[in-house]
Amino acid sequence: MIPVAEALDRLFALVRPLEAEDVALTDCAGRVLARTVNARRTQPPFAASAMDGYAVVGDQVAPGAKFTVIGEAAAGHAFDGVVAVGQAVRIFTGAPIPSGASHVVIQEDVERTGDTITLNDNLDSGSNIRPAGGDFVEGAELTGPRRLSPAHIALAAAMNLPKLPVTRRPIVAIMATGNELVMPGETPKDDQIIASNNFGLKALLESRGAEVRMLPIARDTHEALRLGFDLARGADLVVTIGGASVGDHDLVAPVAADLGMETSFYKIAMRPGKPLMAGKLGDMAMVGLPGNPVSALVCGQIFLCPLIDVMLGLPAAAAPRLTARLAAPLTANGPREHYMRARVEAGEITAYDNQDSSLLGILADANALLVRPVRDPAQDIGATVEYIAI
Ligand SMILES: Nc1nc2c(c(=O)[nH]1)N[C@H]1C(S)=C(S)[C@@H](COP(=O)(O)OP(=O)(O)OC[C@H]3O[C@@H](n4cnc5c(N)ncnc54)[C@H](O)[C@@H]3O)O[C@H]1N2
Ligand code: MOO
Repeated sequence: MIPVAEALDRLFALVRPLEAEDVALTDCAGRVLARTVNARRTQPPFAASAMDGYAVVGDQVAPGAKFTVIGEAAAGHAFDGVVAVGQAVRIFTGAPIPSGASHVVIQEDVERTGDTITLNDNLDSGSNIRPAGGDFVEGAELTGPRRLSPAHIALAAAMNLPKLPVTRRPIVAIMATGNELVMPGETPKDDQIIASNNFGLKALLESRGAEVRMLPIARDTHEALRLGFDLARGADLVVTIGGASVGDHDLVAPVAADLGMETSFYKIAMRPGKPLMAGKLGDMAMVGLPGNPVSALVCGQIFLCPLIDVMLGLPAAAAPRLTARLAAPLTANGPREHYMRARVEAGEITAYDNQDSSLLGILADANALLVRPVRDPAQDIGATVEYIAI
């Protein structure tokens, strides 16, 4: 059994950042910007009004001052002339500030009679002018690699970048294995159950930016598993679920070995997730997850998500850890790092009493994995512990 951190490092060594592709902004949600891009224009490109009101010469602004309105400036319709002392231009939010003007008096602070405006006593402070380039200037950087948020996509649009270079989505083939499994909606025999964790993993990895191919469930035979690996060909990563342990029907490792897998590791000091395996099958990285639903999904969070990040060109990093105080005591931990299903509420964390790795109900209720170091002694209420938000 190797430590979790070493397993993660060995996994990182199995993959590399994938190539970039140009994608229209409308399709960039959830994608990773592959490299730094530069603004193709300045925003705002001109000094612009931040409010609806009247553009005037700034040092004329005082209670009771009068101005003659000589024209109008709206967003998309600039005023061509020049504003002189005693003159005002009716202006709307987003419109270019006319030459000569240096202040916008908001319309609430003005009495208008015909073409004359008179300023009120309680004038709003500030010029209400957004300077040219106040947001960004031509050439400004949107740095990559980075995962694109909705705000980054809007920023790229404002920079006049209709397409962005994003990293190709890693293709992940997921193969559930087991004679006992049928698909949701099918009618299981008395000794069968419904396949579940492959669906959870698909959702998890897609939310991280992968393109997932769900392979048919492979029965516990050499032929079925070989066929499954064959169907996975062309993927960047093949993930098997189940058949990883030491039972007579746990055939994933022997079949992968027959197919020429170069094993990186098998078995890790982690609970749940002990029988995790990894290696390289031709050009594909291969990860064999334990079949227990919680084990598979926790390993997905701890190993597969960071692996997807590396393929997307993001830094190689373990899931970030936060800290909270224990709301209930914990008994001593054993020889495996324990990722306990837990709930964090108002800065306090409570691990569930039942940590059996088959319990999807508890995993679905949990919002954290409380991380117990190897051989961590018993902990009292109030002790500070580390957790990973899920
Ligand atoms: N003698 C030993 N037995 C076991 C050991 C051990 O060290 N010695 N390790 C245990 C641990 S820890 C784990 S974890 C499991 C992992 O076993 P496998 O990876 O071989 O998984 P299976 O036996 O195929 O399945 C385990 C369990 O999960 C269910 N399963 C499998 N796939 C799915 C799926 N896609 N959706 C829902 N449920 C699934 C399966 O029916 C079993 O109940 O081994 C322990 N045993
Ligand atoms: O390690 Mo297993 O994954 O405890 O259930």
